Amino acid sequence: MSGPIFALASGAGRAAVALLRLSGAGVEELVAVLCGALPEPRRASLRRLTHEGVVLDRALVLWLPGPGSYTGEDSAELHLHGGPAVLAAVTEALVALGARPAEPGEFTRRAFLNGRMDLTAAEGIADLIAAETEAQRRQALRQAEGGLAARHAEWAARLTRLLARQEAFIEFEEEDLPTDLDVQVSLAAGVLREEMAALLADGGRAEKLRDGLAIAILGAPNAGKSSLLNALSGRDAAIVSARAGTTRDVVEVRLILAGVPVTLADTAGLREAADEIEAEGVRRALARAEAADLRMLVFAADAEPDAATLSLLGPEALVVANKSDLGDVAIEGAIRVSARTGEGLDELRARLEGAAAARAGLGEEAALTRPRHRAALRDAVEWLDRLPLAGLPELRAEALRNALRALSRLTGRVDVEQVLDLIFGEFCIGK
Ligand SMILES: Nc1nc2c(ncn2[C@@H]2O[C@H](COP(=O)(O)OP(=O)(O)OP(=O)(O)O)[C@@H](O)[C@H]2O)c(=O)[nH]1
Ligand SMILES: [K+]
Ligand SMILES: [Mg+2]
Repeated sequence: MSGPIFALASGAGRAAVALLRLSGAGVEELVAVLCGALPEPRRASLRRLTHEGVVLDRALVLWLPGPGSYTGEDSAELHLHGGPAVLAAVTEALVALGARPAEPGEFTRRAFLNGRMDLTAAEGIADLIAAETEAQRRQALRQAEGGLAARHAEWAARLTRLLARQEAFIEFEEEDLPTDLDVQVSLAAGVLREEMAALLADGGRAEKLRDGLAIAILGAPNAGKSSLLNALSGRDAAIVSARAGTTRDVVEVRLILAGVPVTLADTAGLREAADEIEAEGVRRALARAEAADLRMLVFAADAEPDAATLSLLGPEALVVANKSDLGDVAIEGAIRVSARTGEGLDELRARLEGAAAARAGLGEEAALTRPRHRAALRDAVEWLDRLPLAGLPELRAEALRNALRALSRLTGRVDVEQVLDLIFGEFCIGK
């Protein structure tokens, strides 16, 4: 157990109640000193907190002995009156008694180090605190409750068994082992590899739900891009004018579409720029087009479609014919709208929601929510890919061991050592 730390767990500023959390070796004495005596464990007790004869506050105190606490250490909660002076007096006393302010995430770090949760669950808790939408909340909660860790544990167990069998082949080559063991191991590893690859091939849905989806509005000058941004976001975010080339900087608004956080970016009209500032605007617009998860291509229904915007057509594009009140030039697959009259805007919104839901969001199963999950799993798949090539049993075992190590990076638990137990335990070789 490490030394005592404390942190304000509730929000900063004046409030009815301020929640101070404490954790670490020495919390027991600390609470006993402040309260005069140690309260009963795990029961809310109203106590006068005093230090060196000075009454600090009347507080609700929870004494939470380890290892059954959040961090696994001796812990306590002080529910104080939420004024800044109360907080200052109590923290001063805590420091005088040997505690120090916690670093960001330190409670959860200790929980991980004490085996109370794996890395993915810790990340899930961080995501839960950051969650802005219902879908984000549910995804984070699933991960915090060990959804991804369970998937990992099941794979790791199977991989460990394969490794044990392969190792046994090395140790007991002369013995009476099935001769087709290599084939069996390769087949089972192949199945495992496909399951991992399937999770990798989900298009990054979970990551996008966590980070948000980027939608870029693109089109010729005066097509009505800024007008549509304002209509969709319900506020006057971008300047609209009859002059072509009004927008130069990228104007972003945050929206929530089908539970997915979205950054909608209005960009400069695409054309041969009249000056260097506009040229920079066009360059930025094209960069956004490149990086976007979805391109909303805006044409004006009273003009022929322009080549620059047409060149951005593709599977990631949603085509819009704006100014439907002024003309009806046919544009294949376009949604007809008018930022002026409001015609078609509901349909446009619905199509954007459909597109957001298709690209990001909550799947049926626990998913990879961070690049590091993807990297670990990709590594594991690559090691399994090398298995059939590695002819020597030692090399095959090494490939399996490395796949297991890569997988273990997901949860931060390396259990290669279990293999030895398995070789001499579960795997029966009659010795
Ligand atoms: N009649 C009509 N006018 C529109 C419509 N949408 C936009 N406009 C007008 O078209 C002009 C250009 O609109 P903007 O929204 O500034 O167009 P933009 O594509 O952002 O233009 P740039 O930023 O210059 O590339 C403005 O005068 C708008 O009022 C529409 O649906 N119908
Ligand atoms: K304009
Ligand atoms: Mg504009």
